Amino acid sequence: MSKRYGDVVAVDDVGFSVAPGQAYGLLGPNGAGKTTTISMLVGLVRPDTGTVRVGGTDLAADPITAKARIGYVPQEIALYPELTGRENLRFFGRLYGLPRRELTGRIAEVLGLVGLADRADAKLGTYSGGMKRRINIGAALLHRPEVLILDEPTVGVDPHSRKAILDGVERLVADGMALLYTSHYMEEIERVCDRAAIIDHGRIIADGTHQELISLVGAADTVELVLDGEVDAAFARLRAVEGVIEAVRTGPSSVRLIAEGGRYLLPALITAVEGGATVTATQVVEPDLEATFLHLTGSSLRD
Ligand SMILES: Nc1ncnc2c1ncn2[C@@H]1O[C@H](COP(=O)(O)OP(=O)(O)OP(=O)(O)O)[C@@H](O)[C@H]1O
Repeated sequence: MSKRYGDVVAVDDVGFSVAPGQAYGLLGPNGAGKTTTISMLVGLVRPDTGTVRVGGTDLAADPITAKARIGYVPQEIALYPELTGRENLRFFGRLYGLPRRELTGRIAEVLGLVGLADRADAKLGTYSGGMKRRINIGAALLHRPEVLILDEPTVGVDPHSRKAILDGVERLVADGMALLYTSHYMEEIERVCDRAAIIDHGRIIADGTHQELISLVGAADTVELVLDGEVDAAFARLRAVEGVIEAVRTGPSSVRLIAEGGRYLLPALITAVEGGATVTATQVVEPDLEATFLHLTGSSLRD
């Protein structure tokens, strides 16, 4: 789908699908088009081209059915400071039209899920920013959505709440939720998401699993080995291992290798050394998603 604002192409032919029990990440710097993409997915912005399908239902053709399947947590929702956490959730539940009797049980369930059962009856004004964010997430879950969309859910959140959010999200996905997750934090995407798209200037410039994305850097790792035994002969055998691009001696018993996918090559390297020498220490310096991002976009995610 695409969306243009005047001369600005906010979203340029972005497409992906997320299956039940899967988590998909969107990574991109400010202004990349993440919020516009999400706004189209939840029916707040109409795409110029393209369609959104939620569980087989076309959002434009049947918005009520499609939207009922989505739980959306924007960065900010107005909550009522004079009401307790439980009362805030009750308010949102009524807004969604959930029956009163069903709501009491649902509220208890989501409070457990976001780890706030013990603070549910304190006024929201006494909550930390992270606890408020957890109430927002709870509110989006009350109507049992099949798809959960989280926009930067841990920004400005304390470590305790961050852990509660990530744990809760992982449990939801394990129970079959389809999750769309945006974050600046690579380690969260790595932990939570099965696949991710890197989006820049409104376009998906790469997508895939964590390993697929990282391999785009060129996948050359630096591997350092400390050897014991017949080091010269072992060194010669190491140079010949497929995938090794460069090999240098860095000391009487240490070598440094540049290798394609070096972290996956370790078993082969250790085997190559065998018969005369042993490996006594290894260190792999590997690229991460941050490096991939930098490589592809020339910009940092944390600006
Ligand atoms: N309503 C609008 N009118 C005009 N231009 C817009 C509008 N909404 C977004 N844009 C432009 O579209 C581009 C993408 O914006 P968008 O907010 O989707 O990016 P983002 O990746 O969500 O960034 P952020 O993380 O800062 O929210 C930007 O250049 C932005 O200025």
